[in-house]
Amino acid sequence: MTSLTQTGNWQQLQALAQGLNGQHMRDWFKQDDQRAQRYTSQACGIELDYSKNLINDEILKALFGLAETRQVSAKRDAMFAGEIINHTEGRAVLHTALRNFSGKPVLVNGQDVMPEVLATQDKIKSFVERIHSGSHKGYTGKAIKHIVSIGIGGSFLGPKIMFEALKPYWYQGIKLHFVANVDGCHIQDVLAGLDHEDTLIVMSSKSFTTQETLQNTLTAKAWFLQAGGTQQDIAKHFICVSSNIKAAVDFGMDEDNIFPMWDWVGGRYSLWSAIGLPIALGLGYDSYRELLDGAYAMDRHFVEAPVEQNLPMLMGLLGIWYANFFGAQSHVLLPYYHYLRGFPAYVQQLDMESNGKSVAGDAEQVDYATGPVIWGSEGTNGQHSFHQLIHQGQVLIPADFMLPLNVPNQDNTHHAMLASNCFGQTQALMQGKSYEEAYAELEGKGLSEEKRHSLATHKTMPGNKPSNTLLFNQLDPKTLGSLVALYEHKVFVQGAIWGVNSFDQWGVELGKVLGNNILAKLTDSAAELDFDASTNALISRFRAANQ
Ligand SMILES: O=P(O)(O)OC[C@H]1O[C@H](O)[C@H](O)[C@@H](O)[C@@H]1O
Repeated sequence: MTSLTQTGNWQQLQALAQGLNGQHMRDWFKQDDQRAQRYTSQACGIELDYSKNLINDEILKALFGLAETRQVSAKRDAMFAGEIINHTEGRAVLHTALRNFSGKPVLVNGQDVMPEVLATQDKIKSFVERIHSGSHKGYTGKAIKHIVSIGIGGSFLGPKIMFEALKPYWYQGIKLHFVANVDGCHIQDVLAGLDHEDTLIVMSSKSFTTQETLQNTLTAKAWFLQAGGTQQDIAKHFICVSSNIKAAVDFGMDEDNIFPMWDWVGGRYSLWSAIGLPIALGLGYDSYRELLDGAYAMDRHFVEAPVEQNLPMLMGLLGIWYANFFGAQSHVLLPYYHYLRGFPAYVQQLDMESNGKSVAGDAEQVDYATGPVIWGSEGTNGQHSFHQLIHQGQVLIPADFMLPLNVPNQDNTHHAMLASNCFGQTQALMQGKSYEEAYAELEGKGLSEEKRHSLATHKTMPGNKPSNTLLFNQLDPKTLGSLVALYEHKVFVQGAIWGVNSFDQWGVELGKVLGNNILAKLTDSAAELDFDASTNALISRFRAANQ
């Protein structure tokens, strides 16, 4: 494949970006009263208004051309078909099989994975029913009231953030707690408030080798035993989700208590596997199933919708437009919904771990920007802090605003204020405030000409800042499933265009290895330090403080 920057589409897009100099979105809206309508698309209950972007039909056509040249659709089909597209790890990428309700087989190396997927979903269903009905009891006969989910990365963010986002749908009578960090403060705080007799520990680790999760589970086990439980009682209080069944059994997990997953499920795509068990426990199986249904609906849309209406394609291509032709190094996510406040952190792992790469194809060092920094937090809070830089700073930060039109049991006054702020921000970013407008506002304030000019200059806002607005009627489980899958596929589209492998994470792996090497030296004060001088000094300081 020709290097990306040498393609005709790339060069055309470069010229189109330069051609926008001096143009303003504000004028485009004035000239075209159909702009919002033309640049709005919807699928799976999600409406995407992308009219406040630096685009016109010609630019969109060029972006669609780029997607075609980079064979995004063919790569997508290869993923869905179970081909080994994660070539550096020799694995298929099949989170979509986990929500495949088509009744059709999905083959990996000639083997249909669906029977195992469906059997695991049945296992989740019956386990949730046993916990909720109280038929699964703790060792002293108490029903389970608390679930402590232990896991990190994808084995933490998905379950925690999706559970939080669905607060109006929580199953009453079960409380969920999440522990990720190996910092002992976390697990200590969580366990301190719990009764071991009515607590279930769900340990989630695809690899069953992750230091944080292993240690936190050992600590929970010690807590359980210390509180009066015995080794035989553990099976009633500890279950796990892993693809490494042998390691789980060696660790002492009862084989019946292991929920399987497979190497073709990436960590950051794993909430659809049994890693989502805590969500099912916290919501009930039916709502959990709706979450999967929503993701399946978005999968179908991604595969079937023409590129002009295809939400993941549109969002992916818009991201490419800004990252590669406007130098945007970050992308901000702004959910205007308190329960969705964790979503930026979720997409942060999804996007940055997937496309934070600099090698394309087999071994080509790229000469273009790849995955941006993903960040953000709930609106309206950010408006009173970091939005300032988005409005008037020197860097271009494309934004995704998200808003549910209805929220169950919500006070209308609050909700209207929330919505007005969300829309007001997208408007302000788009139209800005001209020098003339700022100058006129200062009329009659008794300012000298010099002062008036100076203030008007400071109050001028360039506008022309791009944003998407995603609206949904209500953030129910199905819509949330679709929203998450939308971002998964957006990331896929971008990875396909950049030519990177979106499904490995060698940088993260290195961190794990180095951390373990250092741990061995930290705990053995006699061990010779043979790292670089800075690392040696840090270790010595730690040893001295912990003698
Ligand atoms: O589920 P585990 O094997 O414990 O892995 C937990 C996490 O580990 C690493 O940091 C990976 O980069 C993540 O993608 C993964 O989710």
